[in-house]
Amino acid sequence: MKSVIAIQNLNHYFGSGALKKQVLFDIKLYINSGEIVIMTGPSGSGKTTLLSLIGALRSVQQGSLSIFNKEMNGANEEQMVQTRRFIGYIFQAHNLLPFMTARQNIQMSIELHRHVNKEEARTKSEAILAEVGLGERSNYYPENLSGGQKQRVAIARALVSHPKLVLADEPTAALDKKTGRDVVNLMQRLAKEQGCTILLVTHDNRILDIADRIVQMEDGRLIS
Ligand SMILES: Nc1ncnc2c1ncn2[C@@H]1O[C@H](COP(=O)(O)OP(=O)(O)OP(=O)(O)O)[C@@H](O)[C@H]1O
Repeated sequence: MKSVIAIQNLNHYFGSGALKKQVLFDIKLYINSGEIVIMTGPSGSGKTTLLSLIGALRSVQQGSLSIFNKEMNGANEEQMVQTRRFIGYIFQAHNLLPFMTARQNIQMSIELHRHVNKEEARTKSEAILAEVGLGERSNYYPENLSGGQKQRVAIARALVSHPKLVLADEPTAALDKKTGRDVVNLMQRLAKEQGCTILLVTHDNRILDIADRIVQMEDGRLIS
């Protein structure tokens, strides 16, 4: 199987001079197409830092990190932006824009990405909202949706462009048990339908069973 993510000898540091601090040590990680991988580990162990490197949101300093067979060490801003087009991001806070409805939030992300006409973007947005069970809420503003509904809109937004890779950082942190479960089940279903790969960071041990594989971060090192 072909690796969507291939990481070797990856180190990462914050700060400089006397304050320079290493936060990732010799990371090695391969993730195959279609896999659902969960990353766990204590607070401050480096999970978010690694996720942001994989997401091409931060420059690789040392070692090799290749996404979709493109080496990110040495990539310029333009190459990083290109890579991001194939990635869907879901964060702990849903990050919906408050002045746009559920449908407009999704539609905007389609229009940002690709050359799709407005009508088509609108149709796609409505279709994916129906798929996440929010067909009736497409004209609601985020403030009138529950936490779980907002997170479902965020999932719809991340998946509407059929990304090859979905990166999720604590997507259930703000949700109660049942809602958190529903939200990850939904991610799993849509990802399997679309054949996309998921890397999900979580402290939530109630959702570990959706993973094909679990990796653990401790003090900046991955232990399997
Ligand atoms: N921008 C930054 N500048 C300096 N240090 C940072 C920065 N971001 C993170 N760190 C440090 O890097 C280490 C790893 O942080 P990171 O956020 O990756 O951990 P985490 O495992 O995601 O934690 P959490 O589960 O609490 O989100 C921590 O010691 C943190 O203080």
